[in-house]
Amino acid sequence: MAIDTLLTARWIIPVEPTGVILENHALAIAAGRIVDLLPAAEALAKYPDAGREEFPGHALIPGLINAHTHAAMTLLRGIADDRPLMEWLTDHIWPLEQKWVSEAFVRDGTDLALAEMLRGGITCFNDMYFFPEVTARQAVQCGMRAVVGMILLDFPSAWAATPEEYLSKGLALHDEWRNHPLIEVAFAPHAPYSVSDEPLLKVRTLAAELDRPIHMHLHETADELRQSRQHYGLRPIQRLKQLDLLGPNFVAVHMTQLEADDIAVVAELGAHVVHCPESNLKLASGFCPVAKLAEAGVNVAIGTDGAASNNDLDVMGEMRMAALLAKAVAGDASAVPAHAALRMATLNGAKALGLDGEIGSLEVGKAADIAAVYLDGIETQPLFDPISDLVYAASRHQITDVWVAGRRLLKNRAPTTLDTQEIRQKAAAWREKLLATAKAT
Ligand SMILES: CSC[C@H]1O[C@@H](n2cnc3c(O)ncnc32)[C@H](O)[C@@H]1O
Ligand SMILES: [Zn+2]
Repeated sequence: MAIDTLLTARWIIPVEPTGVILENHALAIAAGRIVDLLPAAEALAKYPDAGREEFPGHALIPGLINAHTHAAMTLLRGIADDRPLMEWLTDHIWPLEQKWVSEAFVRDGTDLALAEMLRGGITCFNDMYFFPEVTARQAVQCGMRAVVGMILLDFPSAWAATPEEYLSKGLALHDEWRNHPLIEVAFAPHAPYSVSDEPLLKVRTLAAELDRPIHMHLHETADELRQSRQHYGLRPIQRLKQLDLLGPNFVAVHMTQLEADDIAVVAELGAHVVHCPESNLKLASGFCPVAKLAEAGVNVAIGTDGAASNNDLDVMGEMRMAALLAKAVAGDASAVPAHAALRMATLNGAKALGLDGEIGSLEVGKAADIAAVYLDGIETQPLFDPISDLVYAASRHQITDVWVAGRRLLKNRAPTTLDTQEIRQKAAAWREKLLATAKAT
């Protein structure tokens, strides 16, 4: 078999099976896919003519999956810190977005996010933001994999004026990107407090017809629950259940303030949860009971949320935070061990997005979406267990190389398809424009 690239490494952590660490192994890649995973010595004999890349001090892991973000919000990083969600959103972020969000804003903000995410080992992101067609285009230009949201709000924005227009533009997006190898689309109604029943019912029907995920903020804060009780007499989860929205294609983001009944509903209906620990902490939103959800059989993935509420797009950081926070929330140091946190940041993300047949683990037949993490530095010595080091000791700065569909998008920490100098200049220009408005709000 003709092999394009043979990656040999000190460790390969395939994630499936859980907890396995392969020492001195190799991944053979052809036409963007993993075609073999075997001991390095055997690989060299079997594929003598393959282009070889050696990683003697690295672990190769599946590319990390950011299962919830608003990529272009990188341009709003640090503009409105230290406020609770509703004040942050309604008094600061939404006014700024109303004034500034445009195709150019989303293009430049997405490029900044792509560079940051690649340097953090992320190979796929699930996005919810205005001008999703621009996000998709920028991701493809860079070579990154993305799920872009057919967003939906009750109120107008620069992208659409009415719920009907959001949905028709979303469907056009679906048609435009159908069958693209790097892009998927998902319905992305913003939240229970910003989308009313009628458009949600349309989403339910369309999502079933088109077999698409539904990606939505849900149970983010206690305030959301209070509002829902006032307007609908129901907890948001109960309302969505009544609307028949919850099911195996539903991706619920945040999920704090959960009672036993809520967990039972989510588990029974097979919905997925995306845990965004740093955003939840920074906005003082609450705690997602990850250990209880996992115990109930719910698939829990990891997201960063946007860079305006985090303030970085660092899935390695979230993975560590998720593992630590789960122990404190459960009162149990054995909750979310390192291998489970790594799985949340990879295969569980793929599963939530309906992409686990394609990505999320290093298995023969899957796309070659891979990150190389340098573990031979002083920060991870002495090295007893590479998975422990990855989750509890390493940081995203140790990611050196990244491949998506076999294409090397990060080489020795430098993006190969993005002009980082230009990205920085554009971000600086946006800073000047935004600063004037931010001071006034
Ligand atoms: C419909 S485009 C996405 C919309 O969501 C806003 N947003 C960003 N972070 C959060 C969050 O944590 N909860 C709710 N909404 C959020 C973003 O600013 C866009 O307006
Ligand atoms: Zn969000």
